[in-house]
Amino acid sequence: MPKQQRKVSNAIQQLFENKKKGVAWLIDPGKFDPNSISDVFWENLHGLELDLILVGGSQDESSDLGELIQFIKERTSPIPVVLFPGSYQQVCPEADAILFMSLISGRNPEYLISQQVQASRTIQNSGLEVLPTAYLLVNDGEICSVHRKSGTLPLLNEELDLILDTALAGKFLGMNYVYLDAGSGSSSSVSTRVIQAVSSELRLPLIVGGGLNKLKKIHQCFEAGADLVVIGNQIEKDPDFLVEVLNFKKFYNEELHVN
Ligand SMILES: CC(C)=CCC/C(C)=C/CC/C(C)=C/CC/C(C)=C/COP(=O)(O)OP(=O)(O)O
Ligand SMILES: O=P(O)(O)OC[C@@H](O)CO
Ligand SMILES: [Mg+2]
Repeated sequence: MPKQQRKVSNAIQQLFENKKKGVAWLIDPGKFDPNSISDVFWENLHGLELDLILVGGSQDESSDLGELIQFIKERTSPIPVVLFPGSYQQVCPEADAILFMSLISGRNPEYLISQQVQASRTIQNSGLEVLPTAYLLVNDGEICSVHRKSGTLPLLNEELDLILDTALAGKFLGMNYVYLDAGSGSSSSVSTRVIQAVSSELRLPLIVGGGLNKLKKIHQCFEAGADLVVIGNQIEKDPDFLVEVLNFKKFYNEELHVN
């Protein structure tokens, strides 16, 4: 089926312009166990306004990524499925879109441009919607899988000017989205001070993730200016957490912030 070319960017833009908050469920192909999710869970998801499903992992490519995406789509359509690739080998035409990221918090050319070059032809041939994304690893100095894989250090929450300059450079290079990631399973999230500053200076849709395992942390991200939060690990541990987060988001969007 031909893809709707701007389906995902339009959905994110709508959130951003309407000051509504979004939630993305990150499914890690290396860890996802289809048997851990009941049929009832998939059915209930339809009434809960999940904004996006991200699929990706820092571990190496699983050969049946296409099958996994088909499996997810059969149960969640029309929720967009977006690739969050750890490498060019995770480009998969079954998805709707790809976060076309450059790891600009680091200085490893492999993740600044080389992976992107290796992915481009496949993406061009796939018809995937491309979401040019400035990807910054930001935490309190914790080691995470992206750090291990890319060999780059995270920026520290306290390095506010450097974070802002880096994100601005991404904007000036034409990237349309900023993703501040504390890293999968991180205990120190991106600080609210950083989220606030990036949100107010950049004025681009802002994605925040990494270690968001409590409603309180998600609330803080929303209040600070995140447009879309990404949750992976905590849903792997407890799928009902996604339901809680989506109910909370609905309440936040409808009750607390009536325009
Ligand atoms: C644009 C293309 C094709 C590739 C981009 C390649 C880049 C720049 C990647 C950024 C660096 C990187 C390795 C990101 C990984 C992102 C990711 C999918 C993280 C999720 O990590 P998990 O795999 O959940 O971590 P755990 O292993 O801790 O579960
Ligand atoms: O798995 P968690 O800790 O929720 O992090 C999600 C994502 O931001 C990691 O790249
Ligand atoms: Mg993971």
